Amino acid sequence: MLRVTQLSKTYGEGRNAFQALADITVEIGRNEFFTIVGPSGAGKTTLLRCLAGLQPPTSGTVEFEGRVVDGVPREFAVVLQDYSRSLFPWFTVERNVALPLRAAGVPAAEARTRVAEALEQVGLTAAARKHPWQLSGGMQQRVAIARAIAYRPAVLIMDEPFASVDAQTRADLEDLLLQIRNESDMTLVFVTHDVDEAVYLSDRVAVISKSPSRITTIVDIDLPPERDQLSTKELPRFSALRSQVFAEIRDLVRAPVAGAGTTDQHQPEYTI
Ligand SMILES: Nc1ncnc2c1ncn2[C@@H]1O[C@H](COP(=O)(O)OP(=O)(O)OP(=O)(O)O)[C@@H](O)[C@H]1O
Repeated sequence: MLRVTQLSKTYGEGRNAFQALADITVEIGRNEFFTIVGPSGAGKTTLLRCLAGLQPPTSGTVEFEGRVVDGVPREFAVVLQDYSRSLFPWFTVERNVALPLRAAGVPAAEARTRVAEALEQVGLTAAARKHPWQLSGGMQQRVAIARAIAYRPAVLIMDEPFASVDAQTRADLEDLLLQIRNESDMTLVFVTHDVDEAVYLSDRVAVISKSPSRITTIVDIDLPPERDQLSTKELPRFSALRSQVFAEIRDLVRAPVAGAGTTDQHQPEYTI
């Protein structure tokens, strides 16, 4: 469904040029839950933005169902890290969630139903008539998630969408994504810093290196398809996969930075 071919991204020019991504090639299938993990600053957001058509690659291509992506396809929804900037402060929560539906020409009655359902799914029914600035950061993030869910995209791209919600809400939202994925043929491309979350949610986890970023490993998550927050995480196979992904990232964080000529003692710690 999504094909990335020899994708590279360089920011700036000349002496200020910085190559963030190098030669990324990967295919992501329909209905797949594909997660990208890697050290801080590796280029995960850059890769997602290129995948989503939010910024052009310097070279290489992204294709969606055989068409080159050169802007955000209407079949995509994107939930960025900076969720608060994606909400319109002068519109109510329900209006914010309804906006893409109205733009896509969904009839008003159906749009109202979808908005109400999505707000219920993220636990925000009571906040429907509030404005984003009246909500906490975690609630605003859930509004952005509700908007994406209500849109029912073919491809949902999410950049650390649960970073500022509490643990129980995070678990509930993770399960909501799995449920939606199982009930539709939605494809999910997801970035997280949380290795447990990556293993729990995904069909495959891609580990990317930094400076410049390449896919170093893709781990097949061969857990039973029905996931459960308690029983899945108690499986010996879950622990083995978690350790494998964690070790891959730890090795990257400890490895010398390419081109630096010396081991960088001040690499950021990777936390789980
Ligand atoms: N607009 C930009 N101009 C110049 N450099 C940029 C720009 N955006 C990102 N970078 C650089 O590209 C590299 C990758 O950044 P990116 O945000 O994609 O990493 P990340 O893996 O998502 O980081 P984090 O895990 O901290 O969210 C970083 O070194 C960053 O400084």
